[in-house]
Amino acid sequence: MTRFIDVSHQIVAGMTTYPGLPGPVIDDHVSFEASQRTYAPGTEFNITRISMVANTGTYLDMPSHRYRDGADLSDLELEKVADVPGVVIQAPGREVGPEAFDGVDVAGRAVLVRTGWDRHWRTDAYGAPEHPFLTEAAARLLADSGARLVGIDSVNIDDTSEDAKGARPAHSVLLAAGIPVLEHLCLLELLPADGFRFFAVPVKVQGMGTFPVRAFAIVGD
Ligand SMILES: N[C@@H](CC(=O)c1ccccc1NC=O)C(=O)O
Repeated sequence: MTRFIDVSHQIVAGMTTYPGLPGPVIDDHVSFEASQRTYAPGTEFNITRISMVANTGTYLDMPSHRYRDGADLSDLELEKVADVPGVVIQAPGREVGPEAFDGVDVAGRAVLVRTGWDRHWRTDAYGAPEHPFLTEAAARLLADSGARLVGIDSVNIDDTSEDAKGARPAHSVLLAAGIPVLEHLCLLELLPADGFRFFAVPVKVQGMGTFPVRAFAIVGD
């Protein structure tokens, strides 16, 4: 039997995804009440509006998030984000180095790094500099081995502590290789180690380099 496993966070008005960035504002553009004058009695509609920074909820980074001439959301090939064979890597420590991928065939796959940091989602601890991240060497290994998509259940795929001095090697290496990056995944413990198909498709907006996705896996056939 086919099962769908949702590994994306819910987007809620006012919530913080990334410390320092504003939370989404969700309101009515046309309320049910206001729409009534347009329609027959008993017929009404609601059109809402969301105002948010692109880095909200569980989102995908495209090369143009990092590089001025990089591919944006409208350039994204669906092969990179839909029906991709997935693999989950267990990585309980803070630094996820290349050894975490020893013996794992990552070529052509969505590589999802499970650190467990999603347990802190919507608490102050979530954005703390101690969050887990991928090292530059790990990012190079994944790029050189042909990973199709790389995701993590942490606040950032890079080290954002003062030690990093503002460098973002995981973003830099993966996005330079044309590998989209997913951040703020959750519930990766619900997935099998492999044998699932993964989906994380954003909308097709020209000129934007990041956007929320509904990230989910299909298990079984
Ligand atoms: N994901 C990127 C970019 C980022 O978070 C950011 C970029 C410009 C301005 C603000 C940012 N984040 C929080 O304030 C990073 O790792 O720093």
